[in-house]
Amino acid sequence: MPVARSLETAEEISDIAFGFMGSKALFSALHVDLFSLLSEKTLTPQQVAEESELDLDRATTLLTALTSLGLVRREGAGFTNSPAAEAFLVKGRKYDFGDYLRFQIDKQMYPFMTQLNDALTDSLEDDQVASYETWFSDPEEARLYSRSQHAGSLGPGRGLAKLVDLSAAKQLLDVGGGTGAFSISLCKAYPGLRSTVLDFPNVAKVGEEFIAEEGLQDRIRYAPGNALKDTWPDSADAVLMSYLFSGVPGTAIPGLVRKAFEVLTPGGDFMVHDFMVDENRDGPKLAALWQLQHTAFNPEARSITSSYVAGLMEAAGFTDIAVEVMIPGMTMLVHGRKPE
Ligand SMILES: Nc1ncnc2c1ncn2[C@@H]1O[C@H](CSCC[C@H]([NH3+])C(=O)O)[C@@H](O)[C@H]1O
Repeated sequence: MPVARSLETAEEISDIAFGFMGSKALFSALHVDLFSLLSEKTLTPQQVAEESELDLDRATTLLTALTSLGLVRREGAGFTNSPAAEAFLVKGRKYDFGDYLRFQIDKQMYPFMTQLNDALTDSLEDDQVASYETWFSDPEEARLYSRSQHAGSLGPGRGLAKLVDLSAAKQLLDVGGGTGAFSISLCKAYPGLRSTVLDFPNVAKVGEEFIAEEGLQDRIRYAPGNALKDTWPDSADAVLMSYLFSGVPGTAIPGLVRKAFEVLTPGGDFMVHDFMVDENRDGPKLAALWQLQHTAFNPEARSITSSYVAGLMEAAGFTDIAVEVMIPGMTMLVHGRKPE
């Protein structure tokens, strides 16, 4: 097991303390679409200023900051993209995730971190967001978040389809299923599968559009509601909870596992996908930080490990429990079966 690095110097602390300035430099560059502008060419600060309509001093300061971070490279008197910026931050590139960073991370996650101190000390004001339910009671917030999440979950959904065998399943229940990205990927991989997605009404509205775009409205439907309060569909032969455990109070997690067991038909699969840290709590860094991020807007969240989830599944009666890496360094899958 790798042990997390223990820092020695003030500079290493400064790197962490001022890290937010680097995040914001990246988001601001995306905001003016700088990486698309620099794609496959080298531009001087004057040319960048003209094309992005930024003032010359501000364009120069931003380009300098991005160069110091390695996102942009200086070439003579001009600047061009680093290989990573060219591959992942230019509009229209196959693996471009600029919009996810620009919308979900810059517009929603970054501001949420300003309430982390209050969330940690349990002193959030009544008008601050302290659950997905209050956050998504605003349709615009639900839409902004859910659209970005959709793009980020289609790939992992395809990965999940290969890690589990749902060929015998006819009905999936996707609890906290968001826009149905996982349901879409699983239904495409398993032609005999249908899915019911349980999520808040404002999320369901966004998801219905994506599902219609895929022509899957006959196989994927919504049961809009709160999974912790409202009734669930009676039975399913597969249950998925992807990123649900990080979004509910920690005390609700054991009940969700028991409820999955109750609604599953014998032989049915239960899949939990989420940010999970190592048992020794050394990391991984991004899993640990994403759990902290969730605490900012869901102060009762619990920092979970795969053994914790596996233990709950075993206690509920699941067998054949297995743990797999989904997004390396970030998320894990724990899955098991209800005995025949
Ligand atoms: N109590 C709840 N009831 C229903 N949905 C919830 C609840 N709490 C959080 N969620 C949803 O959980 C989702 C987390 S984002 C993950 C969406 C999807 N499972 C995916 O992996 O792409 C959001 O869509 C929330 O609205």
